[in-house]
Amino acid sequence: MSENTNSTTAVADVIPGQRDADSAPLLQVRDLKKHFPIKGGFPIRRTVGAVKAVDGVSFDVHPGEALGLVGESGCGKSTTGRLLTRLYEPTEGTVTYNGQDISHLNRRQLAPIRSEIQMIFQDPYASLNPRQTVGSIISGPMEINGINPPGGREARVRELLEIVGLNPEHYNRFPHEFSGGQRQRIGVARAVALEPKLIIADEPVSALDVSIQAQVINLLQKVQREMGIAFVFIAHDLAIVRHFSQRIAVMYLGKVVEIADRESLYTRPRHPYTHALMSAVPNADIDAEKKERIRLEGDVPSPISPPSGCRFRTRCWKAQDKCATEEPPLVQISGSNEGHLTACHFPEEPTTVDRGEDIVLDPALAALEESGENA
Ligand SMILES: Nc1ncnc2c1ncn2[C@@H]1O[C@H](COP(=O)(O)OP(=O)(O)OP(=O)(O)O)[C@@H](O)[C@H]1O
Repeated sequence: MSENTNSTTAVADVIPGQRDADSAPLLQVRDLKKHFPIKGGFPIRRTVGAVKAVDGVSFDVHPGEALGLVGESGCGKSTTGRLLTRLYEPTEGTVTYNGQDISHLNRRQLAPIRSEIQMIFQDPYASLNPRQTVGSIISGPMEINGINPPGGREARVRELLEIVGLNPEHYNRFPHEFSGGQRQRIGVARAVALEPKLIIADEPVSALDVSIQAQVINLLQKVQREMGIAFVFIAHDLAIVRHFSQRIAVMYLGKVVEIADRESLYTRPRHPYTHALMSAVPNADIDAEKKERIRLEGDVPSPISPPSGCRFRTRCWKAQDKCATEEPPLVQISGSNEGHLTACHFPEEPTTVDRGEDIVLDPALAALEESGENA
């Protein structure tokens, strides 16, 4: 059986068991790939290679759930996010939204779905048109989709401003008159204006001060719960993802190497890479001497020619010959909970590390957790 078949079967087999029988996935991603062509040659430019930014990714997102997508810079998180919103067309694989394959729909065919899948970007300033007032930015999606809410668009925008914690009187102000955190709130108001079913949030807080990060995460959680919106929350920081996500997928060099519910991933990580990511999160209140810190040697290899077999093997302390020749499928391995899938030939024991409670956050985020906001 090929690796792809394995991973697809594994995800499809495991996830329904975790959910109510009537909770069909909102989004199904199967063996998704995005290869960016590299052009070279003179005088005729031709394709001489490809950046394999996303290279066979499978997961489900259920209605109302928050799935975190983590991994180091360059592992393909943003590209995956853009494939899900169809800002990019996949090279291979499928994205199925509400039972409909949207992987290759054209603009016109995508129009009815566009309002249901929204995106929040990292840089709240770059993603807002500086020449438009907040009112027209937030009402933009309603205009484009010809939606006239009861009471009119302006009333709805004022209501949305209030929901995201901004003063409705600021309707006529411009983005530069707001702080970074406030601008991200405007981005959230715009994203929820059409009551979407799914939001892809690409590093939504990493450009903000940490104290502001907690407030914006709080707001996103409120939106997720009160409006029942499913999220794919993209971040490089495991500590932040932990606050927001019920399930987490860890990416490395274009692949998902581990996926599990939050509790299982943080207390019983099985993939060596997940261990390394967790050990990189600072432990403020613990005797540092006692803590083994895993230092990853070397850089992430190039996605143009990724290592054979397991892509993490070149930096993995457990790698053996098999890792170079056989790509490990993403499956439930012995000792893992149902729904906890790992792509590794020589996984860590489920009991060796328990970093779930050790990860110490910035005080603002920790306060958020103590207040039970992430429960
Ligand atoms: N339009 C593009 N053309 C060519 N290569 C690209 C393009 N977009 C992304 N890449 C490459 O694809 C790989 C994955 O990039 P991507 O931005 O998805 O990663 P990421 O995990 O989101 O990282 P970061 O957190 O730094 O944004 C990187 O090597 C990147 O250089």
